[in-house]
Amino acid sequence: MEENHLTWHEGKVMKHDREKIKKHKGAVLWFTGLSGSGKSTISVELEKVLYGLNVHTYRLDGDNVRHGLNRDLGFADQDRVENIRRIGEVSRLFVDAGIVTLTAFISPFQRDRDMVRSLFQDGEFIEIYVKASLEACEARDPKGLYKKVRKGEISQFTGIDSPYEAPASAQIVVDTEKQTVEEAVEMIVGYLKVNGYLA
Ligand SMILES: Nc1ncnc2c1ncn2[C@@H]1O[C@H](COP(=O)(O)OS(=O)(=O)O)[C@@H](OP(=O)(O)O)[C@H]1O
Ligand SMILES: Nc1ncnc2c1ncn2[C@@H]1O[C@H](COP(=O)(O)OP(=O)(O)O)[C@@H](O)[C@H]1O
Repeated sequence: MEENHLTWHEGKVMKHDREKIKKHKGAVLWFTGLSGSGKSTISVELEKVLYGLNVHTYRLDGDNVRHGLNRDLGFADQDRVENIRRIGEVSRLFVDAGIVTLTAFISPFQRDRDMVRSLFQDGEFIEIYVKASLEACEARDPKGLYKKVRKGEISQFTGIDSPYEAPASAQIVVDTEKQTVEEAVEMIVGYLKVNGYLA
């Protein structure tokens, strides 16, 4: 491979300095689950609660990523791999800024989620599996996408004709067929408190 002639320029203000100002650690809360499982709904409500606790957050989801940075990507496996790679790198920058970053992407492949985890220091990557059966997601169909899939208008749809690999060892599992949004949020906030993420 050709040498790239790049030099890392070390700053004088470090992540722990930024965290000191914010009075909490940076981390990524990585939501994964089928379309309609509840990733967006829970992350939006969680962010509101964290804001109330004076936590500096930022949420990455389809609206600000697939419409902008990743507008060139579709839903073929390789596009999903690249989607998650870029989101992982962006999340790393946000966490380096000391921000509690919430990501809400299907992120269907275990290997890609593991790769993203490897970008972070121990404890900075918190994987949250938003669990709901395909049947439940299809019954909810909040955007009418499953209906379109069944009519043959969308292909390569996760859970139908594109795979979803459920996490083997997520830090948190919320079951949205059994837990309400409020219960899921409470569970995640509880995890953050018990594990020292919040001041
Ligand atoms: N083919 C196909 N498969 C899955 N999802 C589809 C597809 N086409 C469009 N959509 C809409 O795009 C959202 C998923 O984008 P992601 O970036 O989260 O997907 S991935 O992580 O790259 O797999 C997903 O959003 P959520 O419903 O919030 O999960 C859908 O609204
Ligand atoms: N316990 C629950 N947790 C999260 N969402 C739920 C729950 N019960 C029902 N829903 C509904 O399911 C849908 C989930 O959609 P959304 O949050 O967009 O999912 P995703 O981001 O995973 O595609 C919403 O219409 C939401 O109101």
